[in-house]
Amino acid sequence: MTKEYSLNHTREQISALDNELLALLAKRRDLSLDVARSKEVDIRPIRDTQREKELLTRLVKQGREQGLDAHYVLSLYQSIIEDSVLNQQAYLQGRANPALQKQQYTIAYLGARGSYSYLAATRYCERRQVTMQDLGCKSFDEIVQAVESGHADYGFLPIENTSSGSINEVYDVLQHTSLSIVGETTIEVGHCLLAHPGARLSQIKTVYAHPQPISQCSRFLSHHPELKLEYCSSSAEAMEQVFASNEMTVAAIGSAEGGHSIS
Ligand SMILES: C=C(O[C@@H]1C=C(C(=O)O)C=C[C@H]1O)C(=O)O
Repeated sequence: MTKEYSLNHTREQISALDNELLALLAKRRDLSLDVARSKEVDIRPIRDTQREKELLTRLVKQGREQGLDAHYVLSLYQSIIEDSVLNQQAYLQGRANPALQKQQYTIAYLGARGSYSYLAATRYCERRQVTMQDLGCKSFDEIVQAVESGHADYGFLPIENTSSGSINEVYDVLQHTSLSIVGETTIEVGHCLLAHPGARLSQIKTVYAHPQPISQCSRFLSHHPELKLEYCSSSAEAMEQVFASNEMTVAAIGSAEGGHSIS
């Protein structure tokens, strides 16, 4: 058996297992809708934290016996259960409001289409089968005011990130409002240096960015002291500055997805 054949053969086995895993996940999802139907009849809440606790304890123990790391099993099943709960919610909402298959909410967030807050809000709404009417704001204060005044149904605020920690400005804003946190989500932040097509890193002289991405990219920026930083109120604004300029010497820090949405 050649090395190449052996690798291909093993990969085929892995792919076959992945297909089985997906089919099992889809089956589990269907069963959770059966559970939702029975909860609808018995008038029971969707979330059953006791059942979740028992399930996770048993799975972590069984996983350990099979050599699987406890954190791995836990995070895997937390995602699976989240999906199951979201599906049940969407199903029951659809049943309660058959005419309104998709609810529509106005969501206030920092920046404009393409900002990280916009991407997070979009994904949050998609997962919950909610149609988002987006209301871009210039500051965290403006987001809170939009909700307090009734211009928006919900506000989306970044609380913390794993590389630069808590976003203190947001904690300050939260201290001066009676609004409550009703949901949360996490997104992976992958920064890119976005410039005009054909521009090379060696040509870039000015980088537009929000202070958060600047702090998150401090290591990269410390290797490029020649870059002049221009602070912006959001990543979306940074990208717009570059988009509006004809210069090949300007770049913005933002997400690849955001860059696509703006170009
Ligand atoms: C499926 C259920 O609904 C929810 C989802 C669970 C799951 O996906 O395992 C467990 C408990 C509930 O929070 C259930 O109650 O069994």
